[in-house]
Amino acid sequence: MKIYFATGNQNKVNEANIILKGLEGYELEHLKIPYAEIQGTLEEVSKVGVKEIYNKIKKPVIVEDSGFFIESLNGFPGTYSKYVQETLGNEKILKLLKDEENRKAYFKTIIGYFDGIDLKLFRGEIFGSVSKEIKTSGFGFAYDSIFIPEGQNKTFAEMTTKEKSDISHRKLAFYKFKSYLESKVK
Ligand SMILES: O=c1nc[nH]c2c1ncn2[C@H]1C[C@H](O)[C@@H](COP(=O)(O)OP(=O)(O)OP(=O)(O)O)O1
Ligand SMILES: [Mg+2]
Repeated sequence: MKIYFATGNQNKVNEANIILKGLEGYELEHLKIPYAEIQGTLEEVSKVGVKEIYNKIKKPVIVEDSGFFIESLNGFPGTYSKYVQETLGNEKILKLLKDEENRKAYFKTIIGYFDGIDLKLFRGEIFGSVSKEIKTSGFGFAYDSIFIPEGQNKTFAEMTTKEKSDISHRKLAFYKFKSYLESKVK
């Protein structure tokens, strides 16, 4: 059965395909149509967004809303992560944290699924810290070059997409989604 993934972000699709590898009975198809991202929590954006897309295509669909939350900045950029990445960027985020001891941060992902009957949300989070400088080996995207997952000594952007997808917030959320789909097939 085909499930449509409505996103404008190819990186998310690439990572989702790695995480869902081996899932039987379902195929994820990238749908490049935008949806209104209301001002609200990741959960609210996903709930409203997935219903909007379902009403357009009347087929099983997922959306994914993610955010990067920095503890010493009271959770900023959080639900504004996209806008802040595009307007400030990682250099300026590091400037905001220049003399800050508390480097704690986390990524959070919410996947919203709707098939006309079941509306489900799947959450993934990964905790870690903001690096003191931009560190990349050319992998990843957006905040990856300034985020070091707990227990690691590399940023997400220094890890291959496969290494990142073994531990990321997206891995946790899609893994829960995969378990839900497998339970439906039985
Ligand atoms: O794994 C990640 N590693 C680093 N940064 C990330 C990640 N996941 C999301 N992000 C960034 C991208 C965007 O700047 C913001 C989320 O915005 P978000 O609306 O979820 O993504 P998007 O607008 O790029 O795609 P979509 O069309 O699915 O809404 O945080
Ligand atoms: Mg977005």
